[in-house]
Parts: sequence; structure tokens; C-alpha cells
Amino acid sequence: MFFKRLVKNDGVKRLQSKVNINSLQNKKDNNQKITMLTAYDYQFAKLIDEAEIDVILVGDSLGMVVLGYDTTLEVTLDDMIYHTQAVARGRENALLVADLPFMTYKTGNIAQTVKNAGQLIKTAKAEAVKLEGGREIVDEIAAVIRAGIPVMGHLGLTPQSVHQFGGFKVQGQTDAAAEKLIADALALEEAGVFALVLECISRDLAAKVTNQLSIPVIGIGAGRSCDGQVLVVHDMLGINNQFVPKFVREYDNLGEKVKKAIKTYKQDVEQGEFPTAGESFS
Ligand SMILES: Nc1nc(=O)c2c([nH]1)NC[C@@H]1CN(c3ccc(C(=O)N[C@@H](CCC(=O)O)C(=O)O)cc3)CN21
Ligand SMILES: CC(C)C(=O)C(=O)O
Ligand SMILES: [Mg+2]
Repeated sequence: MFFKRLVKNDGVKRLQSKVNINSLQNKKDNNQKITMLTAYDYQFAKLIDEAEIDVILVGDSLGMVVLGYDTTLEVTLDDMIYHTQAVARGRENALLVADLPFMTYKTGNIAQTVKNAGQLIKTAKAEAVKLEGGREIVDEIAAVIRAGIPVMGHLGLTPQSVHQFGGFKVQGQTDAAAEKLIADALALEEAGVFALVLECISRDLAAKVTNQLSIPVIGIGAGRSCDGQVLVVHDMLGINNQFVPKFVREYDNLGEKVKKAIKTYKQDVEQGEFPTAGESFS
């Protein structure tokens, strides 16, 4: 793979631009922001990679964004493998991270967790895995790391616990909850995670965590003090027609544009204006 890239392009520069966990750490150490977006298929992975985003996440948000579920809970390991394989074919330089979905870890069977994480690496070609949770899963995370798999942490609004939260709600709002989150973040760093996602917490709490940790902290709905930002790609492109969280900035309204193009196509066909002679064969 690396050799192929060296042959295909003119070598050293491309190899150096391959993002890895060390180059992400260097970005934090040099006060450079880290960019991350989700992708679920080959085409989006290719576009995001060509735009030089640092990290591509095959998020279990897949379930809601692409598969139409109401939560992420129904996503299976096979779903994650299938979509991560497609994404892996489209990306060259971005670091590829995949979520471990609900019930593939935290079940009390750490050996199974390691095997499931291993499948995302070995079968699906991810380079790291992301697990939701704090001190309750540090043993599990340590076991995955011992197997040679880099782990990204995820605290705050961890959507796999949606029923425990009673909905998708801002987290860490009381002093006790904020202290717990900070303690969890420190424990995750101690366990060896290479980066941490903070979702839907106050910008002040996110700033505190970012300052206390040496590893990169990547926020979603966590303010601008984080070392980097992540969004669901469909949200930032305006393709998501369900509820759009307040922390999303829509950089385009592709959903409307796609619908308009499709309507024009329908009109053209119905009025006999597509295809023309040039769009057919003699
Ligand atoms: N398309 C999409 N984008 C996401 O960011 C996303 C998903 N799906 N699925 C998994 C989770 C769920 N996420 C969500 C979903 C809803 C809110 C939300 O309703 N937030 C309210 C605050 C609610 C409250 O605290 O009372 C908001 O106004 O943003 C937040 C995050 C983030 N993740
Ligand atoms: C929003 C990000 C952090 C995520 O976990 C996902 O897309 O599943
Ligand atoms: Mg996720």
C-alpha cells in the first residue's frame, strides 16, 4: 500500500502527508487545529481525503444518517465493517477511525472487545477505533491498545447511552457531572488513548479538559477551544433533513440542490427533452 503510493505519486511528499497518531499529536503540540469529518462510503471518503481533512471517522451515526434509524443503537459490527471497507477504498492520507458500535464492547467480555476492534482493523482496514465511555472502560481500552490498536476516546453526549440520558442532551451541566467528566478524561489519557472526542458539553468545560490533557481533544458541540473539530458530513453539507443540532454549521444546502437537480431530470424526461441525439448512439 505504502509502496504503491510511492510509485503512483512522486514519493516522499505524499508519504509524509499520511496522517497518523503522531502527526495529530504534533498538531496539538504546535497549536495547529485538527479537522475531522464522518464518511460512510467510497465517494465521500475520496472527497474528504482530497480536501486534506486530517481524520475520517466511520461513525456509528451511520445508523441515523445513512440507514434511517432513530438512534445509533441498532448498528451492527457487520454494518461498520461494510461501510469502513468502502471508506478505506476512497481514502489515501487521512487517518481512518471507526466506531465500535453498541454491544460490541462494555459487555463484560474484554477478549471479545479486542476481537471486535481487531475486525475493524484487520477486515475493514481502519487504523484506529473509537469507544464511548470513561473510567468504566479503561481496562477494556488498555486491552485493545495492548493488541496494537490505537484507541480514540469519546465523552460527553455519548449517543450509545441515549436512553440513560433520556435523550440527546447537553452533558456535564452540574459541577459534579463536570468533575466526573474531567476525571474520566484524565483516566482515558492515562489508559493511553491517542485522542479524545468531546460531544455536546459547555465550551468552558471543553476548554478545561483540552488544557488539562496532553493528547488532542476533538470537539463536536464543545466550543472552539478544543484542539480540533468533528462534524457529521451530511450535517455540514445540509443533506440531513431531520433535526439539525444547534452546533452544526451548514456550509451548503446540498439536500435542496440534489432535489432540484432530480426534479429537473424528471421534467426533462417527461417532456421528452432528455436524452438528445448527442446523449444517444447512432
Ligand atoms: N446527523 C447526525 N448528527 C450528529 O451530530 C449526530 C447524529 N446524527 N447521531 C448521533 C449523535 C446524536 N447527536 C445529537 C443529536 C441531537 C442533539 C440535540 O438535540 N441537541 C440539542 C440540545 C438538546 C438539549 O440539551 O436539551 C441542540 O439544541 O443542539 C445533539 C446531538 C450528535 N450525533
Ligand atoms: C459524531 C461523531 C463523534 C460520532 O461518534 C459519530 O459520527 O458516530
Ligand atoms: Mg459515534
